[in-house]
Formats: sequence, structure tokens, C-alpha cells
Amino acid sequence: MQEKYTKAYAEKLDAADALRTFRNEFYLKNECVYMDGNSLGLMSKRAEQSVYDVMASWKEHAIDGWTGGEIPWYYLSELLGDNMAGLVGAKKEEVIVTGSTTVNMHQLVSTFYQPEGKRTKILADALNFPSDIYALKAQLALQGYDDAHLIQVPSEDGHTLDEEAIINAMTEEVALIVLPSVLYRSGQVLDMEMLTKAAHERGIKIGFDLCHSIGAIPHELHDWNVDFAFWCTYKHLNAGPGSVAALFVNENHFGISPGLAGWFSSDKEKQFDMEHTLTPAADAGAFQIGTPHVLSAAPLIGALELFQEAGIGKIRRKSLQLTAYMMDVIEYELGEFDFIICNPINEKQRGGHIYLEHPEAARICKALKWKNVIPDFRKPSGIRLAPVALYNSFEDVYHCVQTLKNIMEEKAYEQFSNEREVVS
Ligand SMILES: Cc1ncc(COP(=O)(O)O)c(C=O)c1O
Ligand SMILES: Nc1c(O)cccc1C(=O)C[C@H](N)C(=O)O
Repeated sequence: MQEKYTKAYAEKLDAADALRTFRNEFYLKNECVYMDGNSLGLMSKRAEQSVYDVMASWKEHAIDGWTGGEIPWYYLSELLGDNMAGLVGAKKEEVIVTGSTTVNMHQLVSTFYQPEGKRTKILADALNFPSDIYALKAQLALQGYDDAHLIQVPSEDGHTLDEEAIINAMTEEVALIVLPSVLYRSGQVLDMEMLTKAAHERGIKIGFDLCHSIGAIPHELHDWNVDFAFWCTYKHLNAGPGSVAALFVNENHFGISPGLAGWFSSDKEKQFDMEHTLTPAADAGAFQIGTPHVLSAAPLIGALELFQEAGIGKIRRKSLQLTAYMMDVIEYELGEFDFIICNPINEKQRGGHIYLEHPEAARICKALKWKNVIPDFRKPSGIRLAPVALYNSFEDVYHCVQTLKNIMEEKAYEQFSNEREVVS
């Protein structure tokens, strides 16, 4: 056997890993190799501590916690926006931590979708996450349009999108474009800069769903001139189930009225004047709606520290190394078992996870879990494996592929039904 495919080689890669100490910051499940951080990231000790800290500030300060204590809750959304701005390449005023992914998308589409004349359609794609498509259809319906007003650029191979095809669909009928930065199944990274430039040349506004890229790849939203973006914080950012999401609005658009207004859209100094005419915040803060979900934002305080310490450049470099290594070992070890690697291979388009297709995928995932390796299954026949730079090791990757090989050799998956779980 070539040295490259031994456990010793994985250990050598781990010894040379500049981020290896970050693994100790996380609660790793005992005896378990976690490969599902692209769905729900693991808990870190920092995130846990910051939840305790916010609980303590509530206990101690009660109502005065809004403006007192170490981190006054009234400014927490702005503070976290500032802490996160580097991850998306934004000015601090352009990011606010608020709401959920889907609510933020409704907020931004209701703000930026302004059909006029023959520009009435929304351009999206055929592979985006369902919630985004439901939200776009609902926004069209609110404006009196049917689903035919949503153009979904098809995928030739069922896994990836052709950016040229997206650009060709940017016609004079299109008022707004919403696309994912990274596709949730195949992990393809779209060229946001190129797509934004093409959209603007055609007079169209464009926004991105960053759920699968935030914390995994660097962004330059401000310099790329992206109009808006939104993302969750529970995947690569590790802020826990239902943690508060975030959004970006380019400073070029400051002053535009939020489609969904509420009293937290206010200029903070004016908010408690209790006027019935809203004076929106002068920055991305205007896209908040109501009282911030302080307890669900709390883990983000600690979780983001780790990104500031590690640096997104190093995270991306290790992530690419992990996924390259994983594909290499898969090809070497699993060649005879009908797996197809469906994520893009090249570094520019490869996101933070590997996507394998196999006709028995649902039950192979069940067998992996039974063997303490945690993947996730996506219909119709996909296995997602996310080796996460902050807490997965090369040895984890080695172990994951060896486990998969073992399951295939022994046909251990046959004891399970080939149907998805309720939550997969
Ligand atoms: C790309 C993408 N968009 C939207 C969502 C849904 O976001 P939420 O349920 O947090 O609103 C998810 C995952 O759940 C996702 O992967
Ligand atoms: N948001 C989720 C949830 O509430 C339960 C289970 C999974 C999720 C996910 O985030 C799934 C994820 N967006 C995906 O890429 O499939």
C-alpha cells in the first residue's frame, strides 16, 4: 500500500496542521466522527460560556441588561454584525445579526423586489434549498404574480449550475436575482463577483444565500458590490440549533425603507421616542424587525471568537486540504462500490463538503451512523460528508472512509431500509 493511504499519513497531516489546537475548543462526541457540521456545527466551549454569561447578565441586571452589564443587549445585534463583517468582506455597518435565514430573505426580497414596467420576474435556480424557493414564490404572490414569474435556471447534470446559463437568463424581464453562494447538495461555489457584475450591467439587483459558505469560505461582498445577502449561524459558525441569523445590505442602499418594518428597524436613539413614524437606522440595522432573540444570539459571541483567532483564510486552506484528501482516499478505497463524487473537484468551485451519490445512499447513511460516523442524507441519493476545518482531523477523514469501505464490504447497510429518516 502506498504511504499516502495509511493511517500514519493522516496522522502526519494532522501533526502539520496549523489549526489542530482548535479541535480542543469543541465538544466532540465520544468515539464519534462528526461529518455533519454543514447542517449543525458542534458546540464549542466558548459558545457554551457566552450563553452562561448572557444568562448571568439577565439574572443580575434584569431590565437594565439592555443598556448595562458587560454586553448590553440593546447593541448586541450590531456588535455581532461587527464581529462577523470580516467573514463576509463587509463594512461593520453593512451587517446585522437578526432573525432567521428565511425571515431575513423575506425581509430583503420584500425590500429589493420592486417590479416595474416589464421588469417583473425573479431569477433563481433549480437547485436552491426549498425554503428559498417557497419564500420567493410567496413574495411574488404578495405582489399579485403567479409562480410563472419565478425563473429557475435548470441544471444540466442535476448537481451543478452553469454560470453562463445564469447570465443568459438575466433578461430585461428580470427585476431581482437570488442565488445560493454554495449549493446545499453538491457544494458548488458560484462565482458571486462575476454574477454580480453581470447582473448590474443588465440593471438587475442581486442577493445571495450564504448558508453553506459562511465560516467555510472567504467573501468580499462589499468589493464585489453585492446588493444583499443573508445566512444562518448554526452550520459552519457553530452557534447552535436555531441560533440568530444575519444579513448584509450594501451601503449603496442605506436609506432604502425596509419591506418589513418594526420598531427595531429604528434609529437607536429615536426608538424610545415611541413615534408612529419610523425613522429607520441609517445602516443594515434598519432591516431588523422586533426585539432581538438575545438568548439565541448569545452562543454566537463565543463562537465567533474562534473565527477571529483562526482566520478565514487558514480555515479555507485547511478545508480544501481536507476535502482533497477525502476525495483521494475515497477514489483509492471505494473504487469498486459505485459511488460517484458529484461535488466539483476544482478548488475554485469546491465548497466545504463532499457529495457522493449511491443508489443505497439512505441506508448507507444509517449504517454510518450506527458505526458512529455522522453524515447526512439528501434525497434522492446523496451522502454529504463535511470535514470541518476547526474540529475535524485528517484522521477523522481516514476513519470515515475506512468505515464506509467496511460497510460496503460487509454489506452492513442491508439491515436498514433505504428510506430517509424524518430529519435526515
Ligand atoms: C441554503 C439554505 N437556505 C435556507 C435554509 C433554511 O434556513 P432557516 O430554516 O434557518 O430559515 C437552509 C437550511 O436549513 C439552507 O441550507
Ligand atoms: N435547519 C435545519 C433544521 O432545522 C433541521 C435539520 C437540518 C437543518 C438544516 O440546516 C439542513 C441544511 N440547511 C441543509 O443543507 O440541508
